[in-house]
Amino acid sequence: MNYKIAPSILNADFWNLEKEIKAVQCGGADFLHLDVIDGQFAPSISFGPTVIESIRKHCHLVFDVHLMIHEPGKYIPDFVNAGADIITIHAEGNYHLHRLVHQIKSYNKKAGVALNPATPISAIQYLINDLDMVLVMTVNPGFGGQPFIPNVLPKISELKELIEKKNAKVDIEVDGGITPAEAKMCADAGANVFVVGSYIFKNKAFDDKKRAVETIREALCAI
Ligand SMILES: O=C(CO)[C@@H](O)[C@H](O)COP(=O)(O)O
Ligand SMILES: [Fe+2]
Repeated sequence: MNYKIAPSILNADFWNLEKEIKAVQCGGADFLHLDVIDGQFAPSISFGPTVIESIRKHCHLVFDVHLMIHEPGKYIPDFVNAGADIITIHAEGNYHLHRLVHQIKSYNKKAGVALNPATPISAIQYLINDLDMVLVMTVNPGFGGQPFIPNVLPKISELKELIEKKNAKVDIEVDGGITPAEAKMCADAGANVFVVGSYIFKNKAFDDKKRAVETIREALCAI
């Protein structure tokens, strides 16, 4: 299985961002997960396209932009111009999800839809063949460092079944509270992309963030 690791910089040390990102790149990360939060859709404020554009100039990883913002359609061109490769919007509150997904794809970017822990798979049932990725939130959106919600695991298996039934080509990304143990559980349920924030960037066990990424990979390789 081709598993992808996507470090989230939400809880990184922004003073040392260059060092932090270089370390995860060296550790074999595939994506860089960029959490954009506006304080309206979810209860905190992070960063926007200007920060992403600055990182883009120096980082070759796939930019996986997770938009937790109100009215994302207004800002999709800004994130495209900032260098996003994958743009994920939430199913919740976006009344014209199909239109937004095709807006993202019209820029030749990959489109994802994220589901909060309480949102059922049926929210994307009729859209699944249009998507490149479904992001299954394993915490409520807004903050890094929250504990993984195990009740979401059956949703991952249900999504995997839907993808197979509809013959779709869609990545299943999990996001929130992922450590090697949760990565393994989610992979067993069908996930193939793993967002990892605090375990890498706020972990006293690792001086070297590179090693933290490697331990996630080792857990997935052991499956
Ligand atoms: O989207 C979010 C939070 O809203 C996530 O991407 C987190 O930032 C992941 O961080 P950890 O839960 O791994 O600390
Ligand atoms: Fe995220």
